[in-house]
Amino acid sequence: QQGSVTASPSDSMDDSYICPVTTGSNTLHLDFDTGSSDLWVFSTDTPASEQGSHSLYNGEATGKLLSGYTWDITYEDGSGSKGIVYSDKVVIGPVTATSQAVEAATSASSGFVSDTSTDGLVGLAFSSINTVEPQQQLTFFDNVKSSLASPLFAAVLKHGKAGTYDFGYLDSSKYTGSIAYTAVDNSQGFWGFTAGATTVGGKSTGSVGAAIMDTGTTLLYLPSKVVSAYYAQVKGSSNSNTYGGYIFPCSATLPDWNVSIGGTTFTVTGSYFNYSPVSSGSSTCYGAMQPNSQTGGSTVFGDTFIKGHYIVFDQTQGSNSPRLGLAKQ
Ligand SMILES: COc1ccc(CN)cc1O
Repeated sequence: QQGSVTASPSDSMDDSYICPVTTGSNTLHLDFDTGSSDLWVFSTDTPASEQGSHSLYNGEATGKLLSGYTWDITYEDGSGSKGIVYSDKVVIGPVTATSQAVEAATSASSGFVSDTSTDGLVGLAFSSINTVEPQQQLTFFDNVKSSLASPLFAAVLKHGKAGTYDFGYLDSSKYTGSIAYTAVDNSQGFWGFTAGATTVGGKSTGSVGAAIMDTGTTLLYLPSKVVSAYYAQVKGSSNSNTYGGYIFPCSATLPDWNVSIGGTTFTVTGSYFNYSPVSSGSSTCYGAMQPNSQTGGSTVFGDTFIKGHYIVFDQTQGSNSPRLGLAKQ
């Protein structure tokens, strides 16, 4: 099997990208997250006080309860959820997992409850970091990859408009040039890779090093040396204690940022680094590139980098030799 599902920005800031997923017989809008490995959903097992206006998975109606199984996840930003586990059919585009662990939330943090755009997450990192106990469960990709035409999926996310996630095939109409491949270190359960030299305005701004490719993180978090060298080229920028990161006048001209990965140079267009005004109507804007001190020291290539690129999460060389493919859209 193979196929594509639409990935739409959850809001005007491209905070996240959500896709329609059928869990049992209900269609929910889920955030595909290559930085985690639990497929969890708001459900009829979620307290009514926390269901908000979410679409709900009904495990009692269509699933098989995995008796005594539980899950509990906390994300880098401190948000989280926990609950119980069913096995059920999950359909993404034309791709079906017949017995997917569907993790029904019995509680979720306030950010998820109030984020009406997102009914849960589809974890697409490695199953080694799935949180289900007493028996760890497989991700959607791990469940379907042997049935896919090719064991890979591609993220084709766009700024301010719908893109896709494609499972099982490469679509040459969705990228330009050739795909540059780079080895993945999955020892921590992530799509880890090494990024190299960076430049801004033709000037070297240092090397990045170990990083993870994470569709479930909004911004681009880099070593402080690289970040300070970037904002040195942004008039009026500063690293604000008040706002907890780099800010600049919303009218500032933001330069493009270039990074070498797999022997090829990739560019994030400058305007993508304007995340949003620090508060509604403000003329001060918050940067979409921030130091990795905000992410516990981890360098994270989030949606700010991913959108505008064609990123392949690839196990065609075997599950013990995962790799990332990158191309320009
Ligand atoms: C919508 O909120 C979230 C989405 C994805 C993650 C995982 N990176 C954490 C969140 O708090």
